[in-house]
Amino acid sequence: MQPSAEANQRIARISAHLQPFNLQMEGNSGLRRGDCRTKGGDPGFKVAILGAAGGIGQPLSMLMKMNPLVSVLHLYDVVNSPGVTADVSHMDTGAVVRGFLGQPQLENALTGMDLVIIPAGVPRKPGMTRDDLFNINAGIVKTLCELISKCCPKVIVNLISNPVNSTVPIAAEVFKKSRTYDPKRLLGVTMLDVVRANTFVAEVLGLDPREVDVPVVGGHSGVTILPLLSQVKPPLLIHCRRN
Ligand SMILES: NC(=O)c1ccc[n+]([C@@H]2O[C@H](COP(=O)([O-])OP(=O)(O)OC[C@H]3O[C@@H](n4cnc5c(N)ncnc54)[C@H](O)[C@@H]3O)[C@@H](O)[C@H]2O)c1
Ligand SMILES: O=C(O)C[C@H](O)C(=O)O
Repeated sequence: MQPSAEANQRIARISAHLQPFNLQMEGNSGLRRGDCRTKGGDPGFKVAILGAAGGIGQPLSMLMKMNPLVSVLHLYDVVNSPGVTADVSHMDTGAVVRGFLGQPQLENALTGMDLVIIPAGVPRKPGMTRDDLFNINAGIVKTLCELISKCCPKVIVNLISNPVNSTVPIAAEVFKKSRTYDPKRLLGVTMLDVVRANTFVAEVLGLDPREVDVPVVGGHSGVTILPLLSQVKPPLLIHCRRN
């Protein structure tokens, strides 16, 4: 190859990095490797994150890009997904990252996915309960799930949007209506309660939280969060003081 041609190719490659949106923002979800900067070669899970540009969505997108089990990562939001997609796509891990912005691109974001994770919606402000989010987030989750039932009816849906105790039943009703409901494929994220319980009990026991296992059952709101303190490993010996 002529030195000048080689230099031109190098410049083109660098330009592609500096202007990634043309490569990463696509209207067509059919995966064409030639269009993607990262060449995720291994078969793996295809994951879509809806609400990918938010406070939860961004670190979640990064963790999914770091996950060696994920081969394709679709990042959807109604705002800011081009920038988040560009940043996440620069990570030198295998998953192919594609960005999708706004409702018209949602169908393409969903088609062909194995797992859809949903942190889309509004978070609490000081003084609010998770139930105060219901009116807005219930509508968002309903709309997203209606399209999921059309575009990827066999997908696993993992709901983060609060109030999880209510958004999961809403999703279930949408899927029942479209005859795509499978309880094994609909989940609500309550892991935070387990993580917190492990940390708080470890503090009491003076242990490393990684050594503590507190089973938590119930929901993800107030009194519905039930840590099973009788089942803690290592056993939690509580001495009650009698007055
Ligand atoms: N289950 C849990 O353990 C848990 C933990 C933390 C937060 N949450 C919940 O997750 C949700 C998100 O929290 P956050 O801090 O990321 O909020 P955020 O406001 O930072 O981000 C929400 C994102 O959702 C996007 N969004 C809004 N409507 C959308 C739609 N129709 N389609 C796609 N995207 C849409 C917004 O543009 C934004 O980027 C809140 O409801 C919060 O309560 C749940
Ligand atoms: O509390 C919230 O509103 C967010 C999340 O559900 C949490 O438990 O931190």
